[in-house]
Amino acid sequence: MSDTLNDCFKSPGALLRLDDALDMLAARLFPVVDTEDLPLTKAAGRILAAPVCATVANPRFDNAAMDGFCARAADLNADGPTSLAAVGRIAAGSAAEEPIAQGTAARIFTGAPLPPGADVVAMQEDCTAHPSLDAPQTVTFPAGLSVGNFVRRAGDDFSTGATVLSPGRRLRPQDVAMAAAAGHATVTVFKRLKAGVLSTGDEIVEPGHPLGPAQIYGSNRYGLMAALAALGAEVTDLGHLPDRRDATEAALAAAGRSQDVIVTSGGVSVGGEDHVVDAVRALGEVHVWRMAVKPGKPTTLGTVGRAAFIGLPGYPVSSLATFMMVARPVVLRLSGALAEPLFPGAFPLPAGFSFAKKHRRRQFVRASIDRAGGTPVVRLYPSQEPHVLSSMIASDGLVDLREDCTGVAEGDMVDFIPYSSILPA
Ligand SMILES: Nc1nc2c(c(=O)[nH]1)N[C@H]1C(S)=C(S)[C@@H](COP(=O)(O)OP(=O)(O)OC[C@H]3O[C@@H](n4cnc5c(N)ncnc54)[C@H](O)[C@@H]3O)O[C@H]1N2
Ligand code: MOO
Repeated sequence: MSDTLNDCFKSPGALLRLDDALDMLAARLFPVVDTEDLPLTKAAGRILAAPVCATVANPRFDNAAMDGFCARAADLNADGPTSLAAVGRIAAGSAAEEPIAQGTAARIFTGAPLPPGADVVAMQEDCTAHPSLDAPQTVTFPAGLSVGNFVRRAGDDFSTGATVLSPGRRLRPQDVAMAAAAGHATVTVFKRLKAGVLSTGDEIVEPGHPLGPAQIYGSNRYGLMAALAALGAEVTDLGHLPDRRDATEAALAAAGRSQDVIVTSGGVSVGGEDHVVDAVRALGEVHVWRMAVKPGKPTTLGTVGRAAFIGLPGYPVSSLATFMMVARPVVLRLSGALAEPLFPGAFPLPAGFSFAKKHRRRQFVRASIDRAGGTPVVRLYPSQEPHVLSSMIASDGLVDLREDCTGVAEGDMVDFIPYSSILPA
C-alpha cells in the first residue's frame, strides 16, 4: 500500500495543533466547582482552593539538632577541648527556665529549645561526661565548635504568616504534612468535579457478559473512569450507548444536566455509525473536532448543557492517550488544579530506536526506559497500533514527537513523559 493510501492523517483542512488546543483551554476554562473545608485526614489528593499561611514559625524556636550538650560558643576554646560544669537537663517538650550561666553547659536532647544564651550544641558522642552521661557533673567539649553548631534556628524553614501552600495544587502527603506543621486542622479545597463517562458502540459488551460473534469487551469506560478518579473527580458511570442517534442524544442531554464534564469513548470519527459529534452539535456546541495528533485525531471538545464535553476516540490506546494529553488538561482547569502544568513534564533521554514520522502532526509513541546498559535509553514498544492495549501495559510512558519532527535516529534526544507524571497512581 502506498504511503498516501495508508495515511490515516489524510484529511481535508488544517487540523488543530495540540499546543493551540491547550492555549485555548488555558484561556477559556476556569474552575467550576465550589469549595469546602476538610479535615487534614480527608484532604490528600484534593485540590487546595485557598492559601495556607503559617500560624507559627518552623522551627518555632532555636532547638537542638542532636542529643548532647549545649553551651555558649564564647566559653569554648577554638583550638582545644573545654571542660564546663554541667548544669540542667532540657528534654524535648520542656523549656529551660533560666538562661544558661556563663561557663556552664546543659544536657539537651534533640528538638528541645536552647536555653537563652546557649548558641552551640555538641553531640554526646563527641563529648566526655563525668562521672556519667546519665548524671553528668562536668562535660568536656571538643575543639573547634562555633556558633550555631547543631542548632536548628527558629524560622529556618518558614516564618509566621508565610504562605506555605498556594492554591491550585493537588495535596500530596508532604502538602498535608505542611498544613499540619503550619497549625491548620482543616484546609479549604475545591469540591470534586462531577465527571460522567459514557462508552459507545454496538460491538461492545460489558466484561463478565457473554459475547456475540462480532462483539468485544468494552475496556475504555473502565480505563477512563480510573483516569478521572486518579485526577480526583467524582466519577459517575453513565453506562454504554448503542450506535443510535436518539439514544446518544438522550444520554448526553441528561448528562449535560447532572455533570460538570462528560467524557465519551468511540463514535467520534467519520463512519455512518458515529453519532456522538452530531448529537453534541444538536444539544450544544462543538469547539474542536479533529486534531493533528496521533493517536487522537477525532478528539472532540465542546459543551452540552452545563457540562464540558470531551469525546475521545474508540481505540483503547487512543482513548487513554488522548485522555492524558487533552482530557486531563480540561479536567485540571475545571477542577481548580491551576498550579498543575496542563502538559506533563518531559525528560530528555537518548533514543534507543529509529522511527519515521509524518511531518506536521504531533505523535505520541509508547516507550520504556532501558537502564541495562548504564546510561538510560528510551526503547519503543514494537507495535504502535491504537488497538494494542498491551503496549500501554508494557511501556513506562510516551515519547512526544512534535509537529516539526520528521523522524528519530538512534541516539537522538527525545522527550519522554512517564505515565506516572501524567496521572497519579
Ligand atoms: N475513514 C476514516 N476512518 C477512520 C478515521 C478517519 O479519519 N477516516 N479515523 C480513524 C481513527 S484515527 C480513529 S482513532 C478511529 C476512531 O473512531 P471512533 O472514535 O469513531 O471509534 P469507533 O469507530 O467507535 O471505535 C474504534 C475501534 O475501537 C474499538 N472500541 C470502541 N469502543 C471501545 C471500548 N469501549 N472498548 C474497547 N474497544 C473499543 C472499536 O471496536 C473499534 O475497533 O477511527 C478511525 N477510522
Ligand atoms: O488517531 Mo486514531 O486515535 O489513531 O488511532
